[in-house]
Amino acid sequence: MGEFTINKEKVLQALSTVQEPDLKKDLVTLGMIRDIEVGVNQVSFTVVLTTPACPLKELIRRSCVEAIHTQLSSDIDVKVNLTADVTSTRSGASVIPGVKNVIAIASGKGGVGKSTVTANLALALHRSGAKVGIIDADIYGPSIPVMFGAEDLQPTITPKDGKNYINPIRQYGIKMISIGFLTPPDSAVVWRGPMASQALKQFFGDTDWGELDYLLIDLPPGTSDIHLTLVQTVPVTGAVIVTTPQKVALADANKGLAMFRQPQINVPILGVIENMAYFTPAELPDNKYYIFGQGGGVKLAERYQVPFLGQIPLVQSIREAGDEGRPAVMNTESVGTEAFRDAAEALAQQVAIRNAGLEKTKVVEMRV
Ligand SMILES: Nc1ncnc2c1ncn2[C@@H]1O[C@H](COP(=O)(O)OP(=O)(O)OP(=O)(O)O)[C@@H](O)[C@H]1O
Repeated sequence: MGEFTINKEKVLQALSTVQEPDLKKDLVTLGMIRDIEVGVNQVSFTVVLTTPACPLKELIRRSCVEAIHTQLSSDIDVKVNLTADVTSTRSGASVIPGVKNVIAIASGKGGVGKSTVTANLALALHRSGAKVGIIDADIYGPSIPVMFGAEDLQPTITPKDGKNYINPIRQYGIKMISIGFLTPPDSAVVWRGPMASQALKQFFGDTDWGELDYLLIDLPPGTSDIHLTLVQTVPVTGAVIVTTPQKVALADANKGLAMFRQPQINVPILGVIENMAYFTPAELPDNKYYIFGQGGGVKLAERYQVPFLGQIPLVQSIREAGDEGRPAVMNTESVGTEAFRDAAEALAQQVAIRNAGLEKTKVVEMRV
């Protein structure tokens, strides 16, 4: 085995042949390589990914090792450390500047599982190493507290710089705030328009979120004042549309999607998630029964040319987990866990692509 003088420049040159598959530029140009250390026949460096939930991590690691071996020498022992710094187009935002990405989770129709999807995506992102928060803005059915077994918890208030700040509840590593924490059960529905909008503004302006990679907003179904308040209050990174494969759900999902696309709102669509895509009995996990129809979510995504982020099966354990206050993703054995993890990775990937490619979303100005 020969000895090679490796220096940092050579390593950088070799790594500049590795493309980030989504962002279509090389790792060196993207500034993703750090901490190169060289020794005799060995090199180590860190690749800073755009999200810890990157589904391409192993591919990128392998491509780096391969590049060093083909460009320099196959005798070199390569150690690749992977870390992540979630990207944002919100830097400099005046409201919640420590939050890198605000992601709206919307559905056209009620009951399609939007809150279930929000809860599990949040936990899957957290599991990958991201800092995650949830705002439950679904005034008609604030289900996040129940899903997280947090219905008896009360947010505390901390005075800071002469102002009172709400401290989000922290449950299973996720920071969260919900209209459900502020109102007695059964009374949320009387929170009509202006009050609910005011509450949402407080969840942004008067809540101490600290640093977050992803803040997911569980919106009420359909289109509402809350949607408008959201886009008028903070720049939103993008929206996810949750639908079931049923015709009625898809028709409403169309409307929901079109709303974000309106020129005066203009929030990028990060993708479509098809929930209850097929039924799987726990004892026959390989059997799929398309009881609500098949392929609707994919067709919706195709029609609007937006990414399809994944299918979540209809399984009894997902419903039970929600009712028990421990979302399905917390159980590694659950049939749904993998589906939610894949969808979370696809979402994180789309956020990274959106942040690399599109301009900042602007707050929607109200014309009076
Ligand atoms: N993939 C799934 N498998 C099994 N049950 C599910 C699944 N997704 C959601 N559910 C169940 O369906 C019901 C409705 O889900 P959820 O409350 O998440 O819907 P939603 O769209 O947020 O409703 P809302 O109209 O109140 O906003 C819940 O009981 C939930 O546990």
